[in-house]
Amino acid sequence: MLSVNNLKKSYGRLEVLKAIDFKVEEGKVFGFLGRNGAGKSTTMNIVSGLIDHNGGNVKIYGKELKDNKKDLMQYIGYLPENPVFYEYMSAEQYLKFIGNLSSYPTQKVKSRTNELLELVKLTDARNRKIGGFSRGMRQRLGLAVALYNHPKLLILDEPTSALDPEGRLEMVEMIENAKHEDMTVFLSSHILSDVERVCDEVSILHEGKILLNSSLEELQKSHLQPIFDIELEGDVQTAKKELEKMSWSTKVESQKNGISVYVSDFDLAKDALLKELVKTPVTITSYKIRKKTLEDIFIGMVSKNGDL
Ligand SMILES: Nc1ncnc2c1ncn2[C@@H]1O[C@H](COP(=O)(O)OP(=O)(O)OP(=O)(O)O)[C@@H](O)[C@H]1O
Repeated sequence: MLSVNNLKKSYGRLEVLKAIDFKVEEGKVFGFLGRNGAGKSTTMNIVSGLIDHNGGNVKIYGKELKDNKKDLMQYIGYLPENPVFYEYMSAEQYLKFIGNLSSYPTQKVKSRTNELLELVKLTDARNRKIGGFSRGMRQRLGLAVALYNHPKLLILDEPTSALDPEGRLEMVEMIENAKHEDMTVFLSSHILSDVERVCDEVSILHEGKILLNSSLEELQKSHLQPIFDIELEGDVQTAKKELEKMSWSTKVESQKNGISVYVSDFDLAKDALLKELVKTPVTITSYKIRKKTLEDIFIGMVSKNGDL
């Protein structure tokens, strides 16, 4: 649906995107992760046709965006990080204004506006001025604007940041619904628990370069294996050496009173680990399974490649 190849963007001498590549498959939710300033909004502004790039290409449905902007824009709905509205209008007036801009017939404007107010839970606030809206209400209204023309590709820039836990949950549920309505979602976020909940694919952008492109399923298999934290008394180094020989162990870290065992096959390790440990000259005093999260992977990757 969306493919980005060798994309470059600079502001003066600042190289923001240094030849990035990624693909967003139709019907998937794609999470674009990165710290503040990584270049996520810049990428989203380019993909939404709002700003130009300096090199590479962006294709939607196989067509080059910059040569087919008018045609391709009809497929895109965009919720920017800080949506801007006419503050003196009410939510209803604003959505009707959007409908009129799209040259919908009056009856259609009315019904689509009502439908969207309901969807984003603003029906009760429909007559209130946007200027008095909370951050969460503004995000929801922005989502309604992005959805107005039934986009095929919904682009959401940090849709859950700055929302309270309840607002985040509501937004995540709306994103899940968009997926069920056959929309493709391209979202950026640094709230990794939300990404883990809703995304099928993830990409990590760091200092203008892509560090990782993967399906969440693959990531879970390859990187999200739990870690065994075991406290021991006795000869920790011998226990470490013995466990390092096991086919299922990928890394063993030793501490003063214990070890952490990283594994490639959780089920195999769970069965074998304690059996192997009791053969070594140690006494086990505690045994814990620590679940690795997307956040652990993200921090691991960006700190290896940056200045964390
Ligand atoms: N119009 C602009 N002119 C000059 N520099 C810009 C402009 N827009 C963005 N930048 C710079 O480009 C870099 C990337 O910004 P961008 O907003 O794309 O990052 P981001 O990953 O979306 O971060 P955030 O989550 O903080 O929005 C930053 O260093 C930013 O200061």
